[in-house]
Amino acid sequence: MSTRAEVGLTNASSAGNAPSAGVPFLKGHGTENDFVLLPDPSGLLQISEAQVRAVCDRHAGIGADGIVHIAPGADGAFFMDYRNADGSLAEMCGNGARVFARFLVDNRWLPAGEFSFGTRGGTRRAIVPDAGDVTISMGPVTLGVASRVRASLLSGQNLEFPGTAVDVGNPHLVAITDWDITQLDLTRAPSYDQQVFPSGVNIEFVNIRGVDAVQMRVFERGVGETRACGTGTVAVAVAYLAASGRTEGLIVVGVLGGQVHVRIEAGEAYLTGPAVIMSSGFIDREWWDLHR
Ligand SMILES: N[C@@H](CCC[C@H](N)C(=O)O)C(=O)O
Repeated sequence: MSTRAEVGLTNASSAGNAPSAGVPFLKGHGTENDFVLLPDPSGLLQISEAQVRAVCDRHAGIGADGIVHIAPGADGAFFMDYRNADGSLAEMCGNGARVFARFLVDNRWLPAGEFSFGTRGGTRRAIVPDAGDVTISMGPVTLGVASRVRASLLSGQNLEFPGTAVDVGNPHLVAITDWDITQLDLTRAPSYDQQVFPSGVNIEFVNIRGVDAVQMRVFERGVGETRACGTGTVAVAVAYLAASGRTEGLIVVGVLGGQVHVRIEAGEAYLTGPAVIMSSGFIDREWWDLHR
């Protein structure tokens, strides 16, 4: 289910980046993958790695898995400038893209319907009704080489899982396993082959739950374990289909924060799920400048 918070959104998003008012922000999530949104219609907001880390800090900041900076793009479309909680840049974020698109429609920056937007991973399309779930057309998805990932169980046992590299604009390693993924200890980073993934990787562990229904946990590059990863659900759906010799289908992917639907059809991947914006306000200007 999606929620609208138009009064708060209007206040924060229409204030621009007036220095006296502080930096306008909103807080949202997609299947509990949570984000601080920074609407920046003029494209003048400078954001440092330190500021991203400070804002995303769950004790001393607002707290989030990442920042969705909503900026004008070079081609007249809006640009989703995505930053991980550790300050690193990412090519794409599927859950963030749904929340970004919901923001644009709820605040009437764009009409409901279908529109394109930019990401570091290339142009994507959003389908956004007046209310309810948002669909993102996720661009090219490429299956890569077989690889391996090492992770620990809560019992302390170390395991090696076979997996498959999948490129969804950003890098993923999908391990479909019969081991119970609820027993994984993802407070510790899994290890992977750095020669296969020189820029790091998002790692998904998957149990098959039924026909075209899977459950996953994810350890995200630049964050740690999160409650969902949209690009990860697409990587999982493609790897799952490939494992059963298929290239098309509708897969229900369960994550810790809910579930999404991934449809693969005619070489395109569509991610559908909730996009919730629950609050808005201003980041204190002195605090923001202090963390520059
Ligand atoms: N949570 C995102 C993915 C965010 C970027 C990722 N951590 C990376 O570094 O590639 C999603 O919903 O796709």
